[in-house]
Amino acid sequence: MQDLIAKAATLLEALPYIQKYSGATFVVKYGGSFMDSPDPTVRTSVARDIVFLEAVEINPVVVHGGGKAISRAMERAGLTPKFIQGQRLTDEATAAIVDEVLSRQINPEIVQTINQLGGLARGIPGPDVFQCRKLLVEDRQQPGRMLDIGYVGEVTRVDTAPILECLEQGITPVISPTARGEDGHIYNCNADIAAAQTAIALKARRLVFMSDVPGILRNPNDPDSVIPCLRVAEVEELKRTGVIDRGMIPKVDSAVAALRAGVEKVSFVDGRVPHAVLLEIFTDEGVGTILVP
Ligand SMILES: Nc1ncnc2c1ncn2[C@@H]1O[C@H](COP(=O)(O)OP(=O)(O)O)[C@@H](O)[C@H]1O
Ligand SMILES: CC(=O)N[C@@H](CCC(=O)OP(=O)(O)O)C(=O)O
Repeated sequence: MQDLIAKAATLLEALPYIQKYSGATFVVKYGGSFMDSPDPTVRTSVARDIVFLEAVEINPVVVHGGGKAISRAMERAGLTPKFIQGQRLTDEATAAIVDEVLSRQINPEIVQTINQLGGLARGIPGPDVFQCRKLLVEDRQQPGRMLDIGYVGEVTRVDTAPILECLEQGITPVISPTARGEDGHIYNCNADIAAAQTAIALKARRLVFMSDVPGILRNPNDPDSVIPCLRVAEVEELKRTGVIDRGMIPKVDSAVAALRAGVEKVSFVDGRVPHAVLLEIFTDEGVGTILVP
């Protein structure tokens, strides 16, 4: 009996959040790193959370990555993955692999998993909603000199119409992080930045980054050093001292941009932890890190 009462208490803890967020749009970034887990229950557990959000009238919008899968496909094709300031050097051959892996492999897999669990999802290839300009990155060795890293784009516009059309029909859009360039070519975009731009364009209430770490760590080698609540003012110092590094840099930068543009809450959770999204959204304690103004 006590167990049953505890279950009711858990449901009741979720109630104010369900009431608060009913009808709201949440953008959930699926990181390529946790999706790569050899344990298939990780992917189903995350998809079940999306189905739960749909069921309580929250509109989830998924933007996914797939960096590790792209690197593997490149290696199979005899290409060596190379990153410059976290952005993949993307020549013509790499751009074709990126498009194939993100929009034709990972995207339909996520859609299928959500649908198999009783949800309603639809894949949207990034170029159908994202426009971009070519991204040039500054050479760290020679400040002021800009480097051409190929077909890498910076999202400049999000066409919200196809996304809103899905949401109006109770369908979860699942979007890949590629974009149409000014020259008509398909460009490769960092998925964190694409997710944040999507949240901004949709005026989403929340943006949740799911990755393969328990949150933002004070010591990147110590999983117990999660920073539960990170202030925007602390970010630059953590980047300068190398605490926030590599893949976490575009996440945190785009999180700050989203918060400044009006997204109420940005969280960083561990996609490997079962139901991390539900725990973050529907419990008083939350899990992982939240970024606050
Ligand atoms: N302070 C930090 N806290 C947590 N992770 C960090 C930190 N600094 C760097 N990282 C790295 O960021 C990675 C997550 O970014 P990324 O590899 O791009 O993941 P995803 O594919 O999920 O977007 C972590 O696996 C970790 O290696
Ligand atoms: C330009 C650029 O670097 N694009 C990324 C796109 C995928 C991505 O961002 O995947 P994660 O979220 O798994 O890191 C890449 O090619 O890896």
